[in-house]
Amino acid sequence: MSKGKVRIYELSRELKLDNKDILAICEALGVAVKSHSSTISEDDADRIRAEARKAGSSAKTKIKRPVDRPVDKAVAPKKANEKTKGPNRPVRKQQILEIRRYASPDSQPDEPSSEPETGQVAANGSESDELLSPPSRPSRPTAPAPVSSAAAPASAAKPTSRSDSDDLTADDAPETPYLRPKLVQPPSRPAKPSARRSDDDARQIQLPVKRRDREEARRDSGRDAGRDTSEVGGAAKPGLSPKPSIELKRPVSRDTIRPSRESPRDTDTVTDNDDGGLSDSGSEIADLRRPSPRPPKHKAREEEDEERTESRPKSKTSKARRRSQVVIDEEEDFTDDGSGSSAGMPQVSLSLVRPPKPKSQQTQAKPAPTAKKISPRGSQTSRSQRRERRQEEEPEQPEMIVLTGSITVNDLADRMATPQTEIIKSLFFKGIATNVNQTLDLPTAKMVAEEFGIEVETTEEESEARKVTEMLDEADLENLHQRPPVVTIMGHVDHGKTSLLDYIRQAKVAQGEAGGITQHIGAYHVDLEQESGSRQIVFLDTPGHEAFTAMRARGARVTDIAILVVAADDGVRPQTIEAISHAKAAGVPIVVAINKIDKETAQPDRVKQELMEHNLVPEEWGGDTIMVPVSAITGESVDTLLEMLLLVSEVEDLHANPDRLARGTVIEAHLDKARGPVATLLVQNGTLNVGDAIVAGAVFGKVRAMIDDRGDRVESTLPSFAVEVLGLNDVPPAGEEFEVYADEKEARAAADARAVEQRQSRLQQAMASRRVTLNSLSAKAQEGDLKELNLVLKGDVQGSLEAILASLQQLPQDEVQIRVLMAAPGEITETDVDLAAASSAVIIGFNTTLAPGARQSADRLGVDIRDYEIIYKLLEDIEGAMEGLLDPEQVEEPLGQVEVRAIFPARRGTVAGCYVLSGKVTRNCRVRVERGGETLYQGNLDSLKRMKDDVREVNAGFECGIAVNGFNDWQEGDIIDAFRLVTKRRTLTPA
Ligand SMILES: Nc1nc2c(ncn2[C@@H]2O[C@H](COP(=O)(O)OP(=O)(O)OP(=O)(O)O)[C@@H](O)[C@H]2O)c(=O)[nH]1
Repeated sequence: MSKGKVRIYELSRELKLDNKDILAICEALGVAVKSHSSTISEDDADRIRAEARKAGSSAKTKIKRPVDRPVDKAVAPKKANEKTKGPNRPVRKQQILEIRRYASPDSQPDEPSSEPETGQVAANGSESDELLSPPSRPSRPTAPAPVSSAAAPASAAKPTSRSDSDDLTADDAPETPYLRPKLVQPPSRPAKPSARRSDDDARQIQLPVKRRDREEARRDSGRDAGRDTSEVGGAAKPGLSPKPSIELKRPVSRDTIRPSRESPRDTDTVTDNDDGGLSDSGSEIADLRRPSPRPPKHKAREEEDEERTESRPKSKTSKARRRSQVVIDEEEDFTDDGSGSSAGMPQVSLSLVRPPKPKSQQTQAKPAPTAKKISPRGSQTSRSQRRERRQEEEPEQPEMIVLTGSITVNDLADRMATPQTEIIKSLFFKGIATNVNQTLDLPTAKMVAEEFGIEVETTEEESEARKVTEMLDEADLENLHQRPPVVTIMGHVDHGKTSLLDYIRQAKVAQGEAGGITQHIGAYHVDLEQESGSRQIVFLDTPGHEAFTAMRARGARVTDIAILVVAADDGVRPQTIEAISHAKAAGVPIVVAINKIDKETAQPDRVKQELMEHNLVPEEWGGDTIMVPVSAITGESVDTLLEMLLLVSEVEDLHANPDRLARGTVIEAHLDKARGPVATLLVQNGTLNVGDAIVAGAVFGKVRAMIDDRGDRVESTLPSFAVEVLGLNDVPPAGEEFEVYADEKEARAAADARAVEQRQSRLQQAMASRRVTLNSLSAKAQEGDLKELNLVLKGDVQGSLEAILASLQQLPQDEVQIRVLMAAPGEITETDVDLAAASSAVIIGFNTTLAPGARQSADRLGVDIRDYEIIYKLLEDIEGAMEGLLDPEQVEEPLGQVEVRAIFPARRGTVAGCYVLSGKVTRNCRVRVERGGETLYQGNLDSLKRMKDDVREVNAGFECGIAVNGFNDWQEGDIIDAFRLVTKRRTLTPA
């Protein structure tokens, strides 16, 4: 029952009244109800309660009258007299009508005699249904009357109910054949569901009465009179007592069933009598319900029922009966109500005729066995229940989730509150076959979530330059030692970064570089002698060219102080600003070196002013940024700069614990032909020793040898120092953190686990991107305007490759797509050539060499291998190659202008007599005819004549005759633009 709603039968139980009483009160109070199973509001219930209390037990009796009276009238004149005192006459009429309708051959003679009106109905015979229904309607208005007529004595009702019951019991056995058709009362059953119409209600109320009337009539005829009387005697009082439905109905039915096992029908009727005395309506139905195997409270009944069933002959009929009982059992309203039903046969028909039960009731129907028996309905119900339950259980999909990194399909499904299968399906359609335990990298997970309409917030989008963890554990705090600052030099290209470091190191690094550009990170340390002793500063030489943005960012990740080199003669440039952003993002202090002050054009103050626009205010101007004007060539003020660096490092309070296993960052790594993988590692905490088991990402290694920045072999490396490490089993990616493990096995396992994870992630990513690319490309390919340039990229070091890849991404790829099939450090091998040959790729080598046999293989397979030492050249060539793939475009090239001065009719159309104003006009050139600024025609010039001769071209200042197929509408003054179409090679960036 829904909240705030009360069923009539619940109320009747509560008030220990009969359903009919409550229905009568409802009518009296004008509460619209249809049956005992109808629901009413709590307010109406209160009103009814109040009314019931007010009326008291006597009122209850009176309330019963409207229903009882007709029965009395019909069957026993004595009772009818009593009822005539009450105001409920119209009800009697209905009841009589019904009696007629259901009259058995036995009862027919009685019924007509009981009420004159019935005569008409009886005459109609089979139409009794239609005839019965209408009269039942008018009965309603009269129903309230009994409530108000409190004067009716309780005793009047009591005998009535008793006699009803008696009749039922008495005539049961002999009358069965006739009762069957009667009890199949369609109108009475539809009345049960609360959704039925009001006339159905009327029938429902009347049905038991009719029956009673009939039974009474039979009893009057003398059948089983003694038994009736005895049973009624027991049931009559409780029937009028205020607790029929709860206390008496069920227990009594059980008791009454037992003694009458031999005669099931009798049993039923006895039960009816008991109930009937209480609620004279529907005692038969009440009986049907009792055997219900479902509700636990009815267990005892079930047992009895089983017994009873066993006692009956096991026939098809009994089976059917049982089946029908099961169905009926579902309808709790009937059961609880205790309103009529009788022996087995009628039950069958009742169940068949019964209208579909309201959902709310269906869901109350319980135990599995019953559900099985009534499979169609039961399965539907359970299915819908399951669906509802599932819906309730399914958590709502979030609008937004936060992802911090790789995540398994399972976890993602949980976060998204989405079935795993849905996610797997979605990935499958993208060409990624996964299972629930597979790990998705962040971009893939994000893509999936977004496809399901869930926003994704990632915490990974922080600047790459953000300073990595301090690399210090709590345990280190007790053993901290000061460490040298790690300084990154940043700045715009050619502002003198390398020169400055070179001066500091007293070595000429810049001169040895190809193209004069620093192409990969170097890490160097310098010793500074101070009064307090020797101090060190470690420099990371990061290049300033924009192609190396990623590398510079990585430099800032491990740096403690940033030196911003700004050329005094050039000022703040784009990469200067970019460097400031990186340093600020990393949260490292900036020391500005205003370089090239030895130059005449140097304007250090202008540089300071420009820097102020970027919130770097010099100390001398009241700010907190140290700015030192220096010259990398003359060395002027370089010492001051170094002092400032030490000063800042002291303020920064840089410490590490050298007495622990090392950890730090891979600055650079490459594959050396002779030495194998070589990695430049910056130790950020602990001490790195030869023989250490090291793990960098998925790369495992045992430190075989260490070479410091001066080319010396060292046995151990302290915090803040960088060394080249040999002994790794692969080239670790630059920027990867490394860690030394105490146990080699453990280190290997950690590396292996990461390798598996990375491989999966990479595969998925590759498949996803390829799929996406193919998808997006296919459309363009169909249009014929898509080209691909496949590349195999080999470089000296990882950093160079990243720089090249970043630069390639900058190239416009709307029409020509660059696909880098492979980018790896190392020399170009035959395998690379095979890959390139298989995919029509070009091999790009950067600062690398060819392995033996690679050149021959490339020649044989027709693979193009390009070597580069300077990134500019590489990019230029790739751009050229991409442009070469572009379809050439046709461009108009103007020839001259011609004016029409006369028109001559010709054999075919007209000829324009023209004068060439400028340039020239040629045969078969393209022409555009213009008049008043409007283009009238565009096409080919078909005939060009001078005098009467065909000519190839006519120059400015001469007259000519022009004919154009398809245009004859010449007018004097028309201008003809002569031009030709030329094919031009296109560039990637439109001019
Ligand atoms: N006059 C003068 N020239 C300098 C000074 N510093 C550098 N240069 C010159 O400027 C040019 C570029 O110097 P680099 O040190 O290669 O500049 P960079 O910033 O390292 O350049 P990239 O490595 O390409 O980023 C070289 O020709 C240097 O000789 C200086 O203090 N004074």
